[in-house]
Amino acid sequence: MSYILAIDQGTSSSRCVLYDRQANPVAMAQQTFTQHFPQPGWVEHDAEEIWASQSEVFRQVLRDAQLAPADIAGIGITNQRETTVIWERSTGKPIYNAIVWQDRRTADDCIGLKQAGAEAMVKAKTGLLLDAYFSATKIRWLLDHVDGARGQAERGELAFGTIDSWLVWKLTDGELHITDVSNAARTLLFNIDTMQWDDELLVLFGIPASLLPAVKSSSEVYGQTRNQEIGAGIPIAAIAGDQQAGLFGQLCINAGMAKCTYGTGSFLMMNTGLQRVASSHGLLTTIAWQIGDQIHYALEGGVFVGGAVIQWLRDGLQLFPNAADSERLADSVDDNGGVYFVPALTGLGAPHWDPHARGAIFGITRGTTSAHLARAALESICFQVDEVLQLLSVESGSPITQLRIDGGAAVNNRLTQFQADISSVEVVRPANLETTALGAAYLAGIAIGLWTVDELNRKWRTDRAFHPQMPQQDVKSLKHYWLKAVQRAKNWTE
Ligand SMILES: Nc1ncnc2c1ncn2[C@@H]1O[C@H](COP(=O)(O)OP(=O)(O)O)[C@@H](O)[C@H]1O
Ligand SMILES: O=P(O)(O)OC[C@H](O)CO
Repeated sequence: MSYILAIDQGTSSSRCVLYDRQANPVAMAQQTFTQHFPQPGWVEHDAEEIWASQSEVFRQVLRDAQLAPADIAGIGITNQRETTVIWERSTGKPIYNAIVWQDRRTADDCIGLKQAGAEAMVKAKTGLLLDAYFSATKIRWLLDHVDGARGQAERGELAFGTIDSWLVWKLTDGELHITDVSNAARTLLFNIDTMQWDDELLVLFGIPASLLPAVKSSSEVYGQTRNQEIGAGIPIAAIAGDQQAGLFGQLCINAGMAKCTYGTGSFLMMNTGLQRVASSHGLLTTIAWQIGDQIHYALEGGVFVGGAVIQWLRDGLQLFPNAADSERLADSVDDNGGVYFVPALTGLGAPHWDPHARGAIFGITRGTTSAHLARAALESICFQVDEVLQLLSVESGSPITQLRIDGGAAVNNRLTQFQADISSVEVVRPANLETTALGAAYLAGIAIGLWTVDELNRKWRTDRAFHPQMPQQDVKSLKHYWLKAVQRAKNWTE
């Protein structure tokens, strides 16, 4: 019997999910790792710790399922995107911590480039905006701030990768330095028209081409594992950024279909088919996946702090021990009591793109309790998603009527119902909530001929659908206060 193993390296945890020949999950292991916040607005991960946790969960699923590496027909990799690692080619050692997608340290570099008039060119070539979110300015920061790094890079001694590239490097003991189009498209260095790294962008960001990985499709056998910890000879058969893998795992395979993943951040993505749709409202045009020669595109809006606001209530304020307690606490009051929480803890992403916004809580009175705070935090996730959802409908020209959801916070029924209410859409939670890993597994299974897209499409099952119930008058009032709160949280740091 052959199995597919999905590696899902997220911002909050490393996961592995094992699937049988029918794409049913049979074993899963997950491990969190350390989040480093060395300065306000900075977020780092230790790339070696990421590998160690990923390697551990890999071995754990095999142990749990009592399988050997030879039982795995293919590995699909999916990963937190944009997060930037640079390592030495000779030793495989990272030169610095990974700079995480949420990190804002290069916000002023981006403002400088915008003021120099670079944004239109960057947007036309990459579909993205000039923002610290993406990899390019993080790479430049590392080359400029780590002793000797620029010289090493110019001598071809260093390798850059998003987390997928780092994992493939480790899995193959340094044999393969590759990425896929969906990850490359998040660096600000990849031209989504020519489908190549772009010389003009490399010059703009001051990045030597020798750092870059080879760019591959999202579904093909790139090579085999060589790592002794996890076993040699397993085909590596898919790579996709986690949001794109989620879109595929939700089987949003036709133009107009949309999903939202409620993880650390919240990411809305709409498949726009074989067409690239340019945004004029702060959304991103990006590559969904490439299978064979066919490239699917997507429109995306990413909210930087989603489930992370619940993490902050749990760990920062210690309001409750588990994220799931947020639902019980929020349900213990009838409404938000007039409290609005703008969780701009790392600035604001789509559609505001304000690196200087900071978290703010409005409407606090003497009657406000921790329950109102929990409720306002959950609602804030939905308000942010709603802003993006409304724009996606406008920009794609087709109103979103159904939103497929997944991610760690999608189990929260208070959140899902509130989303349906304020966005006036049907919110559908699939039976299999691990859609990111599933998408990577699907892409790997396709690469090795286990199944076809049509066969997979028939597998999609609903767990629960949430329908709008709230009177429009209430929706209008809630959104009015939310917008007012957002305006006040913007442009805070100087
Ligand atoms: N029941 C819940 N209600 C609200 N948020 C939750 C719940 N369970 C988990 N979360 C949040 O979901 C996030 C984890 O989701 P996950 O999809 O695992 O994230 P990632 O892929 O970013 O690592 C955390 O930020 C956590 O606070
Ligand atoms: O790890 P997640 O699920 O929060 O996803 C992170 C995104 O890929 C960042 O762009």
